Amino acid sequence: MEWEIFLAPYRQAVDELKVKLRGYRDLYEVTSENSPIEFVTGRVKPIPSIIEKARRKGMPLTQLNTQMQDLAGIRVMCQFVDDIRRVVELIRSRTDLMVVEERDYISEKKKSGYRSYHVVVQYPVQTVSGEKKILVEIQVRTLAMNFWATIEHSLNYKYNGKIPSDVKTRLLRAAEAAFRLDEEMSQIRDEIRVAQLRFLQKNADEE
Ligand SMILES: Nc1nc2c(ncn2[C@@H]2O[C@H](COP(=O)(O)OP(=O)(O)OP(=O)(O)O)[C@@H](O)[C@H]2O)c(=O)[nH]1
Ligand SMILES: Nc1ncnc2c1ncn2[C@@H]1O[C@H](COP(=O)(O)OP(=O)(O)OP(=O)(O)O)[C@@H](O)[C@H]1O
Repeated sequence: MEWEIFLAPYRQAVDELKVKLRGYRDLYEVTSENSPIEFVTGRVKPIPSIIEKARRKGMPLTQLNTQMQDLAGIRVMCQFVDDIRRVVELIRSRTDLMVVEERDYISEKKKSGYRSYHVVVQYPVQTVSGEKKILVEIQVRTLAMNFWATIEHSLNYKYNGKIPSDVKTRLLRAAEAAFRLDEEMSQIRDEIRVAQLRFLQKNADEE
């Protein structure tokens, strides 16, 4: 019950931000522009995972609100690597939250092969006892990065965090393959864009 009371504003923050970020899709549809957002998920960290992480990192449970940045988590999936930058700019430009930290695991992937762009924001929620500023971790990634991270996460779970080294090596190779797929898709999109521009230009010249 105490956990539920403590986590209530985090649930509220996740619910509100899911709605707000999903809203961009409709806004882009109106302007017929490509939405940089494919889909959005969110979760409040499960209690056993909070307790395990606090123990692992030596965080006192009384300091969770300031020290554990991912109690409230949002994930934004994009089609293309370029869209990630557009989403991060959308987040930075919002006036209903404040960016407190950014971690770029795309320019510099993690040792595991993990790639994503993380933005930690401070988001105010209105509770019955007044305004509470909540830390929310927003992970922005492509569909391919998400595919890899989801599988790696479940393997980690299966192996209790101790993935055998041959599996680790294969996961690293898979991460590179996912990144090459992202690069290939970006090139295809760029080529289509150039072809479309040429087509429009040709039509304009003929008129
Ligand atoms: N699947 C997967 N997810 C990762 C990996 N590294 C980070 N993440 C995700 O990103 C979150 C934040 O990671 P970091 O920015 O490294 O934060 P941290 O508090 O230093 O590290 P954690 O103890 O992993 O939370 C994690 O809670 C995961 O959801 C990884 O190697 N694989
Ligand atoms: N920012 C986020 N947005 C949406 N879902 C998330 C986010 N972070 C983690 N998740 C998902 O929530 C579920 C529970 O995650 P949990 O917090 O236990 O994992 P984790 O973030 O990898 O853990 P840890 O930070 O303790 O290493 C997993 O399926 C995970 O992929």
